[in-house]
Amino acid sequence: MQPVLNVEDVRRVEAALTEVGVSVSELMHRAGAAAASEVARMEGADTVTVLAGLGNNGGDGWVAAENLHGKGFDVTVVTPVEPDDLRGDIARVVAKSAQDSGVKVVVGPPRETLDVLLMGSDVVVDAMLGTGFHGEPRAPFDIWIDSVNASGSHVIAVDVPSGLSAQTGLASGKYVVADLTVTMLSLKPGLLSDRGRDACGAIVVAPLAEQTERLVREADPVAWRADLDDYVDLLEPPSNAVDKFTRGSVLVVGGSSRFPGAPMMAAMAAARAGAGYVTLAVPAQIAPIVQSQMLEIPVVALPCEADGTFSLKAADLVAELAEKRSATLVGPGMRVTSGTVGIVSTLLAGKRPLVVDADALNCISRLTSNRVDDFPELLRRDAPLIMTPHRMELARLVGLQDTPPTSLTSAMEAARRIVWSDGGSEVCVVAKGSATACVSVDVAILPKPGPAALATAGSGDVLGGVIAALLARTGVENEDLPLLAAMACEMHGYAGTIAAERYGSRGVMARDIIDALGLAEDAFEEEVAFPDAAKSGREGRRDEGADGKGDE
Ligand SMILES: NC(=O)C1=CN([C@@H]2O[C@H](COP(=O)(O)OP(=O)(O)OC[C@H]3O[C@@H](n4cnc5c(N)ncnc54)[C@H](OP(=O)(O)O)[C@@H]3O)[C@@H](O)[C@H]2O)[C@@H](O)CC1
Ligand SMILES: Nc1ncnc2c1ncn2[C@@H]1O[C@H](COP(=O)(O)OP(=O)(O)O)[C@@H](O)[C@H]1O
Ligand SMILES: [K+]
Repeated sequence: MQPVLNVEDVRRVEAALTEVGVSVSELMHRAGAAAASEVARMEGADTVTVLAGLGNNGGDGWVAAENLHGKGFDVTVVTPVEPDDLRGDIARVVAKSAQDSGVKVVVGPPRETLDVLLMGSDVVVDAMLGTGFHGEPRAPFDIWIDSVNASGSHVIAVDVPSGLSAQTGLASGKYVVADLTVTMLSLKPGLLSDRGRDACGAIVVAPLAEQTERLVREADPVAWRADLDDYVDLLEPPSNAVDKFTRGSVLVVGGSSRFPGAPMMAAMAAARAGAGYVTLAVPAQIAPIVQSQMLEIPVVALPCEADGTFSLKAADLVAELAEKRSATLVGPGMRVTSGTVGIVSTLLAGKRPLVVDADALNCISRLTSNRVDDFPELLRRDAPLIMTPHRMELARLVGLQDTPPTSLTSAMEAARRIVWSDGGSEVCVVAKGSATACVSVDVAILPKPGPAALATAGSGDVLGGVIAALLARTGVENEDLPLLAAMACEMHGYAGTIAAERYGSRGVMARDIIDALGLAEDAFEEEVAFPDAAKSGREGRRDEGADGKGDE
């Protein structure tokens, strides 16, 4: 797994490095060299333009320029001011050194000149704005960013694509869309989430010093990015000595006359994800229509109200069914009523592994008046509990419904409030979004996100079914729940990729993700078992770049 550090913690590591004798100037030289070596690796590249900003990110760019000039590249640096006029001492020194070495320097060019220069460059190095960036890019960088993105040249971003917040992954104005980002010391959350996924391209981490790995670990990473080989221990060895029950039994509880489809999708997803026996419990009013759609999955009709939602009488029956299953998923399509709130609290009090999704999460919000973190007794149980909120459901759980999390880091903070209030390793919150975090008291794991094709109604129901199936199939320790959930997210993502190949990136519906799950799991397991084969020869489904373009 690769550590992900908040930007303020990266600065602490930088300070710690200076304390062990690696100066900021030395770090800048190594950062520039790291960026230069990525340029030099590009086959056929000859003409390079470096866009340098006014701070240390610009400093890295000047170092890279001098380094590449020394290697024989045709290098031009574009800068808003003369090297002599740079305010930062270290950046000024490296800029003057680059200029003295013979690097061409263009100061504050008009847009047309810049456009011609960038279009004629094999590689553009973006060293305008780094981790010191805040707000919206001001002139001239706003215009330079446009010019970079219009150039069609190969773009390598230094540390972070300019205009992107390395912390939040948000961009309030223009931002560079890079092919590759060389980031210093460690991954940062914004590179892996939200706009970061569009902006970074592949990501290379440059450690810059041998002490970095230790110092980064000591800086308490905010999350860990999972690599394929992290999942090896979770895979079960294939065996023929199984029957449908030993392959895991899943109960799905959900549905209402308004939403009969959601629990059906969750149940089918659980079956496609390898659970041997899936049972679906729905309100009696919709049971006949649901059963007519389900050939393999028995449907249990439970007491319901006239409006087609579960009645309170269903709670004990659900608890009885759940006792006999390896895992239960509750929530898809079931609405928030006194009946469904009763079912959720009865299941929470039970002793079997439980996945709480969709309206069952909203039931918990109702039960706790949007303060689940003030009612940890509700979650206090020994058996695994995996909650799968998207950002709005997460916000409702912790009283942020008026200001829901807008970034991966704020979603992780909200998820942490929940798991820390309980304090036990048996609770895991899967904070879903375009980037997802699987958070427990021990760790936050970031699975590699799937394609945007997953952003389709019902996709979350499918994920709930996959998580329930994996929970039912594999008897993991509580400490491994975040990794198990992350693996489910990755399989969901693989299925999204396969479905997008079949139906087009905009054509995928949740049912297509379900149908692709079995093949997705096989492909995923093969790539975990034989990562080298997946990388060479065959196209791996899990490209390692942030945007799926290359190696991290
Ligand atoms: N961590 C490490 O170990 C290492 C870090 N290193 C490198 O240092 C970088 C961080 O450097 P940094 O702190 O100097 O900040 P940086 O990103 O250059 O930006 C500051 C400049 O941008 C300006 N500016 C800000 N917002 C703006 C806006 N909206 N629009 C326009 N301008 C704006 C700001 O102006 P001000 O706000 O002060 O007016 C100031 O002039 C880091 O990303 C990495 O590349 C390596 O060298 C060594 C190892
Ligand atoms: N842009 C995206 N890229 C990758 N995955 C996404 C994206 N948007 C959503 N997802 C994933 O799709 C699923 C959507 O879940 P959810 O919002 O609960 O959908 P629904 O309620 O319609 O079932 C989550 O697993 C989420 O991580
Ligand atoms: K940059």
